[in-house]
Amino acid sequence: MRPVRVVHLGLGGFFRAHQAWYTGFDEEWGIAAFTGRSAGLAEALTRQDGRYTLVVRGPDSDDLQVQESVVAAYAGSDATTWRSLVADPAVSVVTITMTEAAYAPDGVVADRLVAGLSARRLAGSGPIAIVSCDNLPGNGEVTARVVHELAARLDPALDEWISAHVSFVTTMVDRITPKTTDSDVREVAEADGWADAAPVITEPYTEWILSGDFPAGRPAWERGGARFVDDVVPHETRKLLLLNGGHSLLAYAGSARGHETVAEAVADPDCRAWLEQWWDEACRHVPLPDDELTAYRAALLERFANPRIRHTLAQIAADGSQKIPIRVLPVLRAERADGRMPTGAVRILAAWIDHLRGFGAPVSDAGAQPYIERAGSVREVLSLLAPDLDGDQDLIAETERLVQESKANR
Ligand SMILES: NC(=O)c1ccc[n+]([C@@H]2O[C@H](COP(=O)([O-])OP(=O)(O)OC[C@H]3O[C@@H](n4cnc5c(N)ncnc54)[C@H](O)[C@@H]3O)[C@@H](O)[C@H]2O)c1
Ligand SMILES: O=P(O)(O)OC[C@@H](O)[C@@H](O)[C@H](O)[C@H](O)CO
Repeated sequence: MRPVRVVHLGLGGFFRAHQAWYTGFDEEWGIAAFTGRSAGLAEALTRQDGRYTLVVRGPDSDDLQVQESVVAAYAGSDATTWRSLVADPAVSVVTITMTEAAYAPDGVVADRLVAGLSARRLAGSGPIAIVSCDNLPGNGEVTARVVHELAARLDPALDEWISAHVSFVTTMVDRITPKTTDSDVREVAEADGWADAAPVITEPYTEWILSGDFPAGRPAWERGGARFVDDVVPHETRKLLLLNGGHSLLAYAGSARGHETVAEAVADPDCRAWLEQWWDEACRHVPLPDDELTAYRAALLERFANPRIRHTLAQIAADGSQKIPIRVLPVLRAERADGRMPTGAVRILAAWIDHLRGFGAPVSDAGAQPYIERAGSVREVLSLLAPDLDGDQDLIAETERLVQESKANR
């Protein structure tokens, strides 16, 4: 069996389609993975020795690949095992996929990492790399900030030890991975011939771009195509604005038109035109050559249109209060500063406000309540979301116009 040398926090679908898949190419490295809290998935994986089927689903066919890099799985509530594994000198890397919301100051990411790193320091186990794989700009820097803030408050000596021993790696991650459904489980069991309780469906496309140090070594992720660069920012900006921003547009505007999945929404000529309009605006703010952006847009359209990937708009719509500031506001601000009215970006904001008012996908967002209370007034939403923009009368008028347009289109 592979030795445990990576610990993962956030044992969900994406981790199993992405980081675990890349680690699968290096047999010297095994992963111990922790769920957020509950035990169900950890128990299911433990019953099958960590093995699961990754269904790589193209537009015409499936490629079933049994994955073996996860050698142990635990409930996130198992704090004792978490601390002892992060403290283990054989462990050199911690990867994370806990969603954007988990990086709040004092949130679950800071809490778990500080507990684990404190145990590592006491054990004298030496340096380690922390690799955030969540859709956050500068995810390494954000992780470092929340960890240092908490550690400094709890124990300044621990904070110093973290500065000297812990590397925070920044990454751009990309592979569309919808939530596994019960019918996926049944279908995979039939195709596989064994009762896999934890399969994952993903697309063929995958990307992982990383920047940072691995002071105690790392798996040979480049064998799966991972790229190590000096600066992730251009790549992360491309992905967050074009893919994730495009997703958010379809999630709110597409679901309000009755669509359930990304493929259905992108087949709707209006939604498709809105997507292109958003991409035209967003591309002005991605520091990459035009031909690279054109190729990425073409590939994205094919990926979004894959009818065999059932990626629900409701899944993407979740946690909008965390996602809109990252995926849409940078373009909105930059365009307004340049004196333009970016109707594509404003449409995402308007569609999100419509969603907060109860149209389209249901609201599933722990941070939504203050926005729901203000959703009747565009200005009040803006004063909470982006106070620097709440005096922009033209922006408010354009947002109101698009909210009305959306009402007329329903
Ligand atoms: N699914 C994708 O296509 C995809 C692609 C790129 C990046 N990502 C990143 O990965 C993250 C996870 O995606 P996923 O599809 O694996 O989701 P998922 O729901 O399958 O898994 C997320 C894991 O994090 C845990 N978690 C989430 N919020 C938590 C909280 N506040 N407290 C405790 N535990 C919490 C969950 O319990 C689960 O173990 C996304 O939010 C995103 O940042 C996902
Ligand atoms: O995973 P989230 O909730 O951050 O965002 C939903 C989707 O936009 C996202 O999961 C994409 O599918 C993914 O980022 C593709 O790589």
